[in-house]
Amino acid sequence: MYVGRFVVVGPGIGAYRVSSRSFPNREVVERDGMLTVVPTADAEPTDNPYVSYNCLRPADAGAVVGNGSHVDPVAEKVERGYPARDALAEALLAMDYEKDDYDTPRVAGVVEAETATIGVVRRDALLVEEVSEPTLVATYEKNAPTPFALDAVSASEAARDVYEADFEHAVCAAGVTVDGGGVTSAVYNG
Ligand SMILES: NC(=O)c1ncn([C@@H]2O[C@H](COP(=O)(O)O)[C@@H](O)[C@H]2O)c1NC=O
Repeated sequence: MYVGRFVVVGPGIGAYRVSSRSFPNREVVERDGMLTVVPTADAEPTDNPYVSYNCLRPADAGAVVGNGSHVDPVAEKVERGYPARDALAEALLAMDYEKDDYDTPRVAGVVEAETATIGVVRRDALLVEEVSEPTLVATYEKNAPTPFALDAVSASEAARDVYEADFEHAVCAAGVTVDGGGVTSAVYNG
């Protein structure tokens, strides 16, 4: 099954995977404490505005993951004290689904040590939920919050586990843990 990009978040742990049919030559890099999806050196040039963005940002005592430029305003709102639910709802609604050939949804999650919140804005819905177990939302097919068995206990395991999840066209992934010691992130580029 092809589900496109997806996030998984649960209390204290989260991950993000790029799956892509159209732009497979991409990787996650660490830049200024954030993880960013960028084209690899051998990628075809493109003017598609949706293929490069921060996919993981620390925010206050937590972290934000997502599939596009909305990650930045979600993180900024969390840093300004918005509850995760409100930060996700406001930023997702403001930016709305992507204006591409597929009306691709924007997906995102906020991971805090004891809580996690997941969201998606689609052409037909805005869904934001606090979740108590690892939960996935994807751009296609699984485009509503769905339980996902993530047994990882570290950021690097989380990144590897979502990269290896049984969905087509894996490209690259990021993982994060949040606990009393802070935010730890990791990259898995296959
Ligand atoms: N975030 C991403 O990494 C990303 N990659 C591709 N897209 C969008 O989704 C469309 C479909 O891409 P694909 O065929 O790779 O699933 C692309 O034309 C682009 O507009 C993205 N936008 C949202 O997921």
